[in-house]
Amino acid sequence: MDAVKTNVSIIGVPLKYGADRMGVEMGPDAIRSSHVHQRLEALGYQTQDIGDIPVSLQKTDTCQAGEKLKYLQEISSVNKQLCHLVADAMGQGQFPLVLGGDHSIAIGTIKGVLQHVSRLGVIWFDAHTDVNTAETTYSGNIHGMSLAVALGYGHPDLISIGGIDKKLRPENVVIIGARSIDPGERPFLKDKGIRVFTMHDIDRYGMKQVMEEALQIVTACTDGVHLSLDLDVMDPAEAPGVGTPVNGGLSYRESHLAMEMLYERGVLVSAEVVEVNPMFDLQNKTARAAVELIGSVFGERIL
Ligand SMILES: NC(=[NH2+])NCCC[C@H](N)C(=O)O
Ligand SMILES: [Mn+2]
Ligand SMILES: [Mn+2]
Repeated sequence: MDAVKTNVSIIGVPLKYGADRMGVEMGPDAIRSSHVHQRLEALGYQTQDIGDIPVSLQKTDTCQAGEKLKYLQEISSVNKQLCHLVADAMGQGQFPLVLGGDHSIAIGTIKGVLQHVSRLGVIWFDAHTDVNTAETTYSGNIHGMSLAVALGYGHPDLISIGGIDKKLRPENVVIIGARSIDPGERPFLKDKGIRVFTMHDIDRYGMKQVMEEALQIVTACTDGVHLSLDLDVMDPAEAPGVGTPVNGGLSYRESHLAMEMLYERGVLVSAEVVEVNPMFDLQNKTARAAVELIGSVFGERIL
């Protein structure tokens, strides 16, 4: 099955409210300016850019007494729109490629994909695991909660987006590259049985073996796979332009091998690239790395 479609629909989501540090709202433009369209067209895809979802510039802190989630209202409104746009693109037979923005946009992307693919596998590349809830979060930042929401755990305003019954099953999700897991996230991952391949696993077994196992998990009894790529999975030496960098990440080649193996498997139905923050970048290195990885996801090869 070659689930990668020939038409790619690019959706920009300049959302920053899920993260602490300013600048991630410039991610979609930095990725576009690094020639993502040309890269895909050179590979034979037709691209359609549906532009950016409008995000209000004015921060109105909607934290209510006793509630820990920062900017819940803005984030849920943007994710609702994103859910519709992703579902529409897929309804037209297109492959949605969502450019972030902070990682809270995974909520809208995944909820949109779930409208069409009910048994969805998710391969989540991240230094973090993003399974906090209001009970466990230290920061209150919703980008640290988006995977929990997609699994059906979190604030009612978020888990209801696209329908409360639309959610991932933990056995269809893998996380790769984790090296910063909050104490409250550990029992969540364990209780739900989510497979996490940490940097330790990658050091020990190599990316090839990790990807083989990960692909086995996300393709078992699923009808398609979504890629959620948080650029902070890469080592900060390769990708300095992220809001929450953590030392000891994926090398340039490990990241590409993972994306190449994902393409070879031919199971992807959607993808998102998030957390590129041009304010912290060095000579656009991170946005360029993002576009190069997108190239590998869509079939680019050295020879
Ligand atoms: N998508 C991300 N970069 N997430 C970082 C999350 C960091 C931390 N675990 C938190 O919940 O605040
Ligand atoms: Mn993340
Ligand atoms: Mn992260």
